[in-house]
Formats: sequence, C-alpha cells, structure tokens
Amino acid sequence: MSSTGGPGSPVIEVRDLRMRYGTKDVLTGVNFTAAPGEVITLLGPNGAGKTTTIEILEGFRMRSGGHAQVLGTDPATGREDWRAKFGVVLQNWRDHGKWKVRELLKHLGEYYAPYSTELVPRPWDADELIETVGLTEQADKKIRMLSGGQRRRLDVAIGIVGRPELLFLDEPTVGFDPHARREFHDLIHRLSDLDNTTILLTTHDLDEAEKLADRILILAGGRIIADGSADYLARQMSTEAEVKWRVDGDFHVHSTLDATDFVRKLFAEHGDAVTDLEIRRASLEETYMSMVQQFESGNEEIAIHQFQEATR
Ligand SMILES: Nc1ncnc2c1ncn2[C@@H]1O[C@H](COP(=O)(O)OP(=O)(O)OP(=O)(O)O)[C@@H](O)[C@H]1O
Repeated sequence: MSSTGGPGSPVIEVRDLRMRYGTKDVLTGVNFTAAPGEVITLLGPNGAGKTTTIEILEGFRMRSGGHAQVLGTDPATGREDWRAKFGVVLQNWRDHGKWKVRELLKHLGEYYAPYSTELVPRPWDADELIETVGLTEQADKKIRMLSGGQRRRLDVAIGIVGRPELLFLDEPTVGFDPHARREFHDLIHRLSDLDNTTILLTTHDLDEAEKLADRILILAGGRIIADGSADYLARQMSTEAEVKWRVDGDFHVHSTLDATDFVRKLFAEHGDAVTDLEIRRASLEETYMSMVQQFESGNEEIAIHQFQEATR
C-alpha cells in the first residue's frame, strides 16, 4: 500500500514550518523532505524544537504557520485512516500498567486489522513482534513489572504493531543497555530495508545518529541548519584532515587540506620507513558540537554561513 500522495512523492514534506508558543518563536522556517524508506535523524540541543516538529507532523500539535504534508495529507486535518498508516513512539508513554505485554499488543493491534492488505498484513502477529523486540520472556508479565529498558522496547513494539509506512520515534533508546541498543538498530535497518518504512527519529546520541541515519538534520535557532549523511556533514564542515604517522620510531602529526597528495609525498620521501599511518577527519560529534557552539554563542548567522559556504 502506498499512500504518499503518488509514486515518487515524498512521505514527509515540510516547507517554512513555524511554531510560536506565546511570544516565543521555536520554529522559524523549517524545511525538509523524507523519501520512502529513508531513515532520518533529527538532532539539536535541548529545547531546539525536535519534539514540537514531530508532534506537528503527527497531527498532535497545530503549527503556527507554513506547509506540511505527511503521507499525502496535511497533518492538521488528518483523520483515522491517515493515523493508521504511521506509528509513534513518544518520549514518555507510561500507562497500561495493569495490562500484560502480549495482551496489550493484541488489543492495540486489532485497531489496524481493517487496514490490512494482501501485501502488508496488519497487525503484526503479537508473538512474532514480541520476539522481534526481545520481550519473549516478559510476554505474560504485567507492564508495570517491566524494567525501564524493557518498557522502552514495548513502546517500540506499540509503535510498529500496525506495520506503519512511517514511524516517528522520539528518543527511542533512552535507558537501553548496549545489547538492546544494537538490537534496536538492527530492527530499524530491517524496517527500512525490508518493509521500506520511512523513519524519523530524534536522539541525543550522535553515535546512534551516525549508525542509523541515511540523513541527519540539525535543528538549531528554529531552522534546519544542516542536512546530509554523517559523512557528508563531517566532510563539509571540516576541510582539513589530520594525518599521523611514524618514521624510524618518531611520531608526527600534520593537518592538511589534501590528505591524498600529502601522503603520496610522504611515501615518495620516506618509502617503507613510514609506519602507523592514520588519516582522520572530524567526527559527526565534532561537527555537531562546533555548529551548536556557534549557535549557543549567538553566532547563528556565522554557523549557517559557514555550512552554506562549505556545501556550495
Ligand atoms: N506546550 C508548550 N507551551 C509552551 N512552550 C513549549 C510547549 N512545548 C514546548 N515548549 C517550548 O518549546 C521549546 C522546544 O521544545 P521541544 O520539546 O520541542 O524541544 P526538543 O528539541 O524536543 O527538546 P529536548 O531535546 O529537550 O527534548 C522549548 O523551549 C520548550 O520549553
């Protein structure tokens, strides 16, 4: 089932999205699109407006201005059949304590049965889903007995029980141990690769953003100030690479704009005497920190200008 508003059209399309709370402008012109099957991570400092953006797209919050289309519909006017096409994992979902895990997933799943198709049978079989999110041992436990991380896995299961075309996840891995985090990442890859699910998630974990996202959006100062793959962003922001090497046991470091040319000359001069060669570009974390620092020190225009210059 495709309901993106026509073949090839974006699943999410946001233009000049604005949000004002009282006298405070939180979003001042957000622009981005998401294609079918894309995994997009929304990064930004606390209070940047990530949750606000997601809630507007989910139809939970009315925007102050601008244009938004989600699965071919304006979220401000989306109805039941539109809501059934996407899944939501909120930041704090803390009810249903008396229900048991399997019971709740079966119950919530029933809502999606009318939207089942030959291609995408809905809902997800409860036991299969429970196994997929790693809760088999907890299937017959009451929800209030689950640990924080197990509860979060259940939140993810609730978000995908209807086999959504689009999945919104707000800080999905808070409280996950490294093993649960790895399993969650595998699940996201599966959903996007096998089911072509489009995924928009927020996280403060840059390592996670780098591992998961096809594209990273950085939201700061009310706008998307950077949009691209982790590698692309790091390359655009850091023009210099750091080269480290040893010659005859002595350690050397050099920053250069053209690492390939530098290394070629290094070998021409020292040949086999060069050992422990390492070339390093800025990590996503360094790129992100440098952009956000510019914003927090009041240099919004410089940060945007720097990025735009670099991506020109
Ligand atoms: N209902 C509301 N009424 C007034 N102000 C609000 C409301 N909801 C959010 N805000 C404010 O809007 C700004 C953006 O909040 P939002 O929760 O969208 O940010 P965020 O990027 O998700 O932050 P975090 O990373 O801390 O979760 C914050 O300054 C917040 O205090």
